[in-house]
Amino acid sequence: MLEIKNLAKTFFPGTVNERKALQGINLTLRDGDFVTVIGSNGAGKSTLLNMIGGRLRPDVGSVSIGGRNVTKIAENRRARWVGRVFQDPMAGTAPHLSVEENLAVAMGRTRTRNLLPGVSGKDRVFFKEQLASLELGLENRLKAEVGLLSGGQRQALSLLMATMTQPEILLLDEHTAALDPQRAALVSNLTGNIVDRDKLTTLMVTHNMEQALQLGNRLIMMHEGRIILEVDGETKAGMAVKDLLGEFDKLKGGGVSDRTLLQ
Ligand SMILES: Nc1ncnc2c1ncn2[C@@H]1O[C@H](COP(=O)(O)OP(=O)(O)OP(=O)(O)O)[C@@H](O)[C@H]1O
Repeated sequence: MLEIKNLAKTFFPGTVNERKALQGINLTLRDGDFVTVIGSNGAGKSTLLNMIGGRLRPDVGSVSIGGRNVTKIAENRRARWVGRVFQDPMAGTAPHLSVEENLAVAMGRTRTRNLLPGVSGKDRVFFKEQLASLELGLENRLKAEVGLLSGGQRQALSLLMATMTQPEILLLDEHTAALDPQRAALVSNLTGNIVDRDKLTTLMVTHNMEQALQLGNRLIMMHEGRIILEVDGETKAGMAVKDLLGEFDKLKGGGVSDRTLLQ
């Protein structure tokens, strides 16, 4: 369960560069909720994920994960509860380590003081099983350097690394945006399957509205640091992209030129 209360963040307050990135955000995800997040550029989507992951601290408000108030807990210490996949396939994996070494590092995330994890025979069996579920043949490439994999394979591996330890909250930050359409569809499908199978509580930022409607059981729309629309599962199931665009125009007062930024 994730509970966000009255979260606010202003960058460069009191200067000409002042940016109110988040203003009074309240959001609760029950266990197993999969919420997709859409919004215009600069709406505060990444800032919200950074607050949950611990990369940024809010000015006011709190973040609780699994009933623990983690607002003041550093990113590295929060990592045991938070899985995260970034837009850049290079960001989630270490290029000069092998596939199995990367997975061992991901396993180490939840073990204390295990900075140089080795790979045991038992680990290897588990890794093979997990990799086989991606259906990319990576289970036969345990010793391959990750830097040699394609962007799609790397992002699938990042997804596996972020989910393998069953985090209490999974954060996906436009994790398919840098992939070509075919690989994006593959990673998107994998995401749906893994989250569904493991009932992971998930928050996914995307600019792809088809994807935002297709995945997850709830949707939120952000604009200028606020949540301006919340859509529950049943309503979401009956919505098309044009309905979302219509809602955006309505909430923005209509006829606003930056509706295209949602896409
Ligand atoms: N580290 C930072 N320092 C200063 N300003 C920042 C920082 N991070 C974000 N901002 C500003 O905060 C606002 C929200 O940015 P954020 O990246 O969260 O938006 P976003 O919804 O993720 O946008 P996009 O869809 O373009 O990625 C923007 O005005 C941005 O310029």
